[in-house]
Order: sequence, then structure tokens, then C-alpha cells
Amino acid sequence: MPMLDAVESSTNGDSLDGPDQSTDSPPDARDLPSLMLSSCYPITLRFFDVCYRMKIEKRHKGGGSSNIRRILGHGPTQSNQTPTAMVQERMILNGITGMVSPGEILAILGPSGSGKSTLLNALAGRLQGRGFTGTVVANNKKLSKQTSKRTGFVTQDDILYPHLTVRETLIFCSLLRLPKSLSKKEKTSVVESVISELGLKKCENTIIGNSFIRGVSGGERKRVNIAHEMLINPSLLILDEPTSGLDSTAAHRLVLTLGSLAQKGKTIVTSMHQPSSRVYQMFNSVLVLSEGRCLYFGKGSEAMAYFESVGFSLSP
Ligand SMILES: Nc1ncnc2c1ncn2[C@@H]1O[C@H](COP(=O)(O)OP(=O)(O)OP(=O)(O)O)[C@@H](O)[C@H]1O
Repeated sequence: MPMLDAVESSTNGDSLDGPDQSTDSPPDARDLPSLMLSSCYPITLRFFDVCYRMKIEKRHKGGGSSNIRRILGHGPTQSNQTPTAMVQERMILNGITGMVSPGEILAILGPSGSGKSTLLNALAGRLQGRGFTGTVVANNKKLSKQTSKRTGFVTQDDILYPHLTVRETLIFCSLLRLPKSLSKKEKTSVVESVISELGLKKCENTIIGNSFIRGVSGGERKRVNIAHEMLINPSLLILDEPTSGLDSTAAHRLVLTLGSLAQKGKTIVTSMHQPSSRVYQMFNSVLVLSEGRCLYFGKGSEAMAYFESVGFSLSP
């Protein structure tokens, strides 16, 4: 289990794939949850020439409408229909290279459909199959089970139970995800720490809700999603559009929270659609994608100068 692994590595000094974070004395059991949340195993993520090709079915003109006719029962059946689709290969990611270190936030920027989510999946080791090529390494070693146990992935679409409160949601999750070796009291204590870390104290007893039942706000909902992943005390936190649907103040607050997580030694990679300038300033590095290609990778503060140097001056 990730948290125990982190603690184990800090007690016996056995480094699996990163620098030794050992302490001389074993942790006091009473402090275990807070220790788990404060200490984390540093991960430096590097990726080289990441490519992803996908076979996509292209329909001929009229293919779509014949499908609709078939669904409605007015068209040819599977057995007597003429083929209306051909398979084409599409390059979703094309030679993406970059890195992010502990304590840093790397932002993946780009328009819709540019490949941000696909790249995040590749970095989390979730892209498998023949279409994927390139190298992704954590602390100079190939992604392993240990690394994925230390990786938290916050997806764009959350799946939360609308009738549970924030607290119940996290307790339920902690009972399922935390190691059996922790007592229920310790798991609850981890939840307490995560609730305060993510600023969820004032809404801890509010239900999550959905489009039919009023519950927490959009920003709080995003925080619950992050809290969900924070329970396992990840070293690498990957977030897909965590600020989508938030106003600029809520987005800024959320990125401030990500900044404070980074300061505790976590490695953070997040995709973002249209960051405001004050949010942008908080990124240590940015990777700008367009149609699966990298337009820029480097310090956020140097991106403007770079684009100007290649003839694309940006308006304020
Ligand atoms: N399973 C799939 N089948 C077909 N096309 C796909 C699939 N997955 C991704 N794509 C295509 O790959 C491209 C990149 O998708 P991706 O979701 O990575 O983009 P994105 O930058 O995250 O977009 P958004 O900001 O809208 O979430 C898109 O054009 C998308 O249509």
C-alpha cells in the first residue's frame, strides 16, 4: 500500500526507486496518519518522445444516417448492410518530451482535443497497447506497480455518491483504500487530516449532490475529488482539468492548494484549459500542446518570450 510503503521506506531505509527518506527512529503509531500525509516519497517524472497512434473508424458520408435508420429499425441489419466505415490511423500524441520534479507543478496546456488527457494517461502508465511508444520513467526507472501505487489520478469526470456527505464519502473511501493494518480510528484520522488539508472543513457534513439534489459547490466537489486521491498520500498527483467549470477565484484557490501540496514534496502534473494569469504564474513549468505536438516546454515565465522570438507575439 502506498502510504505504508512510504512509511516503511522511511523506517527501514529501503529505497525502491528514489532517494532515501529514512529517519532513524520508527514512527510513533499515534502520529501515523499525520506522518503519512506529511511525508512522501519523492518522484521525478521524465518522459521522452511519447507518441500515441490510434485507429479511428471513419464513416463515409451517409454512414451516420444509415446507423440512425438501423437503430430505429428502418435500415439494413448487420448481415445485409454495405460497409460504411474505414479505419484510419491518427496520431494523437507526437513526440512529447518533458519532465517534472518533486515540489513542482507542470501544467499541460492546449485547446480542446489537443491531447492533454491522453498525455496525462500516458504519464500515469494508463496507456497501453501497440499505439503507444516512447518512454516514461519515474526516478529513472520504468513505471512499476510501486509507482502506480504512489500515483493519484484525478479524472475529469468524477464518480461520487450524491447522497453521501463529504466526510462520509472520504471515510467510505478510506475504509476501502487504506491498508488493513490501519485501525478504523487511524483511517478516520487520515480523513480528518485530508479534510483540513483540502479546506473542506466547512462543508464536511454537506451531501455531495448532483444535478437533481443540491449539494456542495463545484469547487468543493473538485476538492473532494482531490481529497479522494490524497487519502493514499500520493507522491505523484495527476489531475485532468481540475478547474474546469470553476470561476476564476475558485480556480485560483484550488491551484493555491495544489501549490501547497507541491511544497510538501509532491510532484504535480495538471492539465488546464484556460488558466487566468494569476493561476498561470503558479506553474513551475508548462507544456503547450497543439494537435498532439509540443509547441513549448519550459518555464511558464519564459513562454511569452519564446513565442515572441518565433514570431507569435501575444496580446496582453
Ligand atoms: N478513444 C478514442 N477514440 C477516438 N478518438 C479519440 C479517443 N481518445 C482520444 N481521441 C481523440 O484524441 C484527441 C485528443 O483527445 P484528448 O481527450 O486527449 O484531448 P484533450 O486535449 O484532453 O481535450 P479536452 O480539453 O476537450 O478534454 C481528440 O481529438 C480525441 O477526439
